[in-house]
Amino acid sequence: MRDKQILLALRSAKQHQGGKWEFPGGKVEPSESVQQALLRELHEEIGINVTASCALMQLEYHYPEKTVQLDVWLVSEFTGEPQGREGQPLRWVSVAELGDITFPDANQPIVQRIVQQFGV
Ligand SMILES: Nc1nc2c([nH]c(=O)n2[C@H]2C[C@H](O)[C@@H](COP(=O)(O)OP(=O)(O)OP(=O)(O)O)O2)c(=O)[nH]1
Ligand SMILES: [Mg+2]
Repeated sequence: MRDKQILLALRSAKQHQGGKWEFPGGKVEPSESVQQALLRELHEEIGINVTASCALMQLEYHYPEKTVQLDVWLVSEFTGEPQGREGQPLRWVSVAELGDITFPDANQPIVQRIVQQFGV
């Protein structure tokens, strides 16, 4: 989050839940902590260095083809200007705009929580 706006990235058509907007991130490797994965994934995917973050929520969601455990963090400070380093389009949206975005189905409670905490 920067200036009350939230950064989204478009998942590529060939990824799981492709063509939908995501909160940038990715899978935790066996050798690392969730916090380490957060820093690594945001550096790899959007080229930023996270300098302040806090846990927002955890959830599990059963897609027909796989189950995901999402550990969601709010990044409030970072250095670098975000860029889609894997070719993915990025966009900044206000909290009010979140309701109009097509997210993976698992994200519904995350959007609710952001609106609760940061909406007007
Ligand atoms: N990053 C992210 N993943 C999400 C969101 N919502 C959601 O259901 N997911 C799911 C989609 C994927 O099944 C999984 C994330 O795994 P991923 O495949 O993107 O992981 P990754 O970035 O490490 O990608 P890869 O290197 O394995 O290709 O979580 C979201 O908002 N952000
Ligand atoms: Mg990813």
